[in-house]
Amino acid sequence: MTQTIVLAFGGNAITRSTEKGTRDEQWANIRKTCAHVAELIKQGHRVLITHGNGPQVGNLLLKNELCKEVVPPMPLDVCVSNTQGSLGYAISQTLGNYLQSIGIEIPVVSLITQVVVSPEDPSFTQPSKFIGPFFSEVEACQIMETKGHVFKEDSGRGWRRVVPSPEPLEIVERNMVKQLLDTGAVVVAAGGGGIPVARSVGGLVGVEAVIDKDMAGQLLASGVNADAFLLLTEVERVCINYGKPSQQTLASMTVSQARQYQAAGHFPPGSMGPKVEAAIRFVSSVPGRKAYIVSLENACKAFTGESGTVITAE
Ligand SMILES: Nc1ncnc2c1ncn2[C@@H]1O[C@H](COP(=O)(O)OP(=O)(O)O)[C@@H](O)[C@H]1O
Ligand SMILES: NC(=O)OP(=O)(O)O
Repeated sequence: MTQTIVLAFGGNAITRSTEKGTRDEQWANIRKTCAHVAELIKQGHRVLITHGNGPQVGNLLLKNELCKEVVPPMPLDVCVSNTQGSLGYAISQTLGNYLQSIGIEIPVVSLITQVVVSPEDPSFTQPSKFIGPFFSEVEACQIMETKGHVFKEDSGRGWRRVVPSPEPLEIVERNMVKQLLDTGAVVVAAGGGGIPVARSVGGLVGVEAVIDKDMAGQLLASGVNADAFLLLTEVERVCINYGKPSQQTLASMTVSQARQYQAAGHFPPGSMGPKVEAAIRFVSSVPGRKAYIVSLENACKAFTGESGTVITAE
């Protein structure tokens, strides 16, 4: 049976924590996903892709800063749009070439997507979205003192800059996303969580933030009434006691189990927290829906239970 499947690629899955984030590294990581996406297309499913941009947008801000005396720096919403464009380009071309190489003539279209947020969102005073490279604690403290940026520890991987990550309220181009999917195209939308915008008397206006792509992906997935939502990241499965000697991987979670683990603090903000929350929201709203959190390499194995964590309403 044809299903509508939404895939969310993590920014950290496109630039791994051990990599510098060169063009070749990013494209090679995207290339690794093509066979899995193609498999879903071969099975006749409609595929909508979204992706993160945390490492990439943080690197772009660093670049901005390094040459600010010569080239005017751009605000964060513009940097998000830059990474939405460059990663959308990488996915469109890499996946398009792969599909063509196996005889599938389906266009892969990336859509510039704006996402409405509230300027009153509490995240503007409590930044939680990790962006850019990892630093040691000493380096992070130095940067915090000299530049006033906020840094936090990211899941045992090092210290990273954090920026506001408001709740996505509405996908401005949602009708276009549906129409493009209906043409049979593979659609890439709300990249980097979407470009954050607020409604004002004069119309939409950019907001300096980075929306979590898992939360925006949930809005997309619910908006197109998807059957399945796959959150693709670096780890193979969700864990409890992550990174501790008592760590345990989870092959499945019901919403009530996920809520209990959430309340016990197993899913930190800015990393696994939003993935689990997005999965819960997706499966809670319509019976029968399934969300999967799985590594990029094992995307298809999630459907057979060989890999990943499946989240269901009951
Ligand atoms: N309970 C947990 N189970 C699995 N991974 C976790 C958990 N808590 C934190 N993590 C970390 O969260 C990461 C996923 O978040 P992140 O890197 O922000 O995702 P993305 O791939 O979307 O960029 C994992 O790679 C892992 O390092
Ligand atoms: N925007 C966003 O959620 O990026 P990551 O997937 O890199 O965290």
